[in-house]
Amino acid sequence: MTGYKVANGNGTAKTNGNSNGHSNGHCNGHKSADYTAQENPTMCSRDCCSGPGGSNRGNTCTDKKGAKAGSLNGEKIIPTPQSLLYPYEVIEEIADFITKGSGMRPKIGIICGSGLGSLADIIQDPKIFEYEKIPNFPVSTVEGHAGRLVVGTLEGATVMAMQGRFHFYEGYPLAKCSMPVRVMKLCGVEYLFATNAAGGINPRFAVGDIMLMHDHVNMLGFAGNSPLQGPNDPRFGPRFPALVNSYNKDLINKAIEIGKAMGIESNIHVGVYSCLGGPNYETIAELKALRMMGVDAVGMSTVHEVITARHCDMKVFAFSLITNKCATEYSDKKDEEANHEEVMAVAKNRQKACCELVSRLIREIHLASA
Ligand SMILES: O=P(O)(O)O[C@H]1O[C@H](CO)[C@@H](O)[C@H]1O
Ligand SMILES: Nc1nc2[nH]cnc2c(=O)[nH]1
Repeated sequence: MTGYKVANGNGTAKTNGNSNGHSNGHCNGHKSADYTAQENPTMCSRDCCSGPGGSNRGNTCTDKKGAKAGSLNGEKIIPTPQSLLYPYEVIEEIADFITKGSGMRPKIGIICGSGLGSLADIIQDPKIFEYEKIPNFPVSTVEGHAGRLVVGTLEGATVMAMQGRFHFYEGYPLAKCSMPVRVMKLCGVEYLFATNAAGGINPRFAVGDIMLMHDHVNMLGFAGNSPLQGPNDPRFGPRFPALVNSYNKDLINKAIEIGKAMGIESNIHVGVYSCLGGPNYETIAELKALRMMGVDAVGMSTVHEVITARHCDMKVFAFSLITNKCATEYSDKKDEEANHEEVMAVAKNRQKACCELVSRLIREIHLASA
């Protein structure tokens, strides 16, 4: 089996001979460092393993016996390229579990943002999969993210919705955060609907408004992090995917029309979203900088999901519910500080409008393809 190259600490690269992704002897997980390997990786039950079956949120192993391989003791650090965390075969296994368990091949995937879980509650004839019962699936740790996958129909279309997403700040590597998008792809999903709660930086935005995303600024990408980092598996997509026109223009235009029909056109905007790592909210200086960069709304999600979806050629529609206004001037006012309770309360208040927008858009997609 071919191994991937690892830095050995003196600036040269060498092949990780045991192809484990971990060289501490206890972990056989990710034994396929080669993405073309046909075997399923053996799962590691230790906490130090950040791949399938493991729960470590970082990339280094703290196991005492294996301290040399994974610790910062001056010996060597074995990187875990993100794309190796979930090889194709593992994604396929999860997708099979869902399609066989639900008897469906959904066409539309929905990711529910913070407090927007009700988008999944309107699905008819739902088959519900708790994340903890899905093989190799992470768990949701954030309030407002229930941790269930719901498969069923909505406005005649077959859909699967994530009631709970995974965030970088939870300690999951980006590839793990967006792994469910690849599961959706192998389940048959063609359209990704990604929703989020976000802070409004554009001064024209009010709390409760909806911003249809037409572009993003990937701050984590600026810092050199990507869900696609590591060997590329062409069964998902190309090594260097283009991201211009990532957000489907037809769907944005349809959503604008739907907003008009719903009588909420003054609450609908089109804009640019940026994802920061979180979990802290932004400083005033950061918000000023983001505004100067042309960012309209800021959150801690979605961008890596969209990158993963575009990499495997899914059509993307995404929106931010503006749950708080971000101050871009210094002030002592406490009520200008963002907090998650407010985020969820606003999302709850606006869930009816968000559900209607999503349902009507799905109906149009379904009718157009019927
Ligand atoms: O992006 P979603 O998951 O909607 O949630 C947003 O709201 C939470 C902070 O209040 C963060 O998780 C941020 O990303
Ligand atoms: N980063 C960030 N995420 C959010 N999610 C909801 N509101 C906000 C915000 O103001 N900033």
